[in-house]
Amino acid sequence: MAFLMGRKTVLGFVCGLLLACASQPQQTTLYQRMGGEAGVRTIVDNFLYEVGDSALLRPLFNDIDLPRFRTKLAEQLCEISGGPCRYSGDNMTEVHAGMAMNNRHFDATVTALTRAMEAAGVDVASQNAMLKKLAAMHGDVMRETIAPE
Ligand code: HEM
Repeated sequence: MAFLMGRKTVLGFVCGLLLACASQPQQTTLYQRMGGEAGVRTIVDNFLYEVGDSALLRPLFNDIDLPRFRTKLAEQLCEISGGPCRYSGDNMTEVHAGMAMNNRHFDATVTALTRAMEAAGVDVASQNAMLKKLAAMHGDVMRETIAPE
């Protein structure tokens, strides 16, 4: 009898464990939480609208190759958020080398991306996770800029 009770207890425990596991939310990547491919595309487009609205940022983006920028930024956001893409663009220091920008431009760019994520419906925790990754790129992006104050 004690033996049977023991088996029942073990069985009950295993079932409980399985149910608990089944009710846990699935692990999702940041990329998925940003809406995957379509979400990232929307974020990039929203970002460009933000740039267009910014007197500080707009002049720097006036003469860029827009289709290329959209593709490369989308690849990069996808890769750093754990998505299936590989960034095929240029090195961050080389891309931004010689650009007349300082920390105000960097902050405005990060703010523009935050607003772009907000408008795309990305939750605040995921926005913050993404901002952490962008902030970590500050050194590479700003290394060889002209940085007039
Ligand atoms: C974390 C911050 C930043 C990230 C992740 C980022 C990312 C990128 C990427 C992926 C590209 C495309 C590279 C390629 O074409 O191969 C690019 C280009 C560019 N970025 Fe940034 N960028 C950042 C900050 C900034 C800032 C602060 C500015 C100026 C306000 C800026 C202005 C530009 C411009 C004008 C281009 C186009 C360059 C060209 O086509 O000649 N970026 N950036």
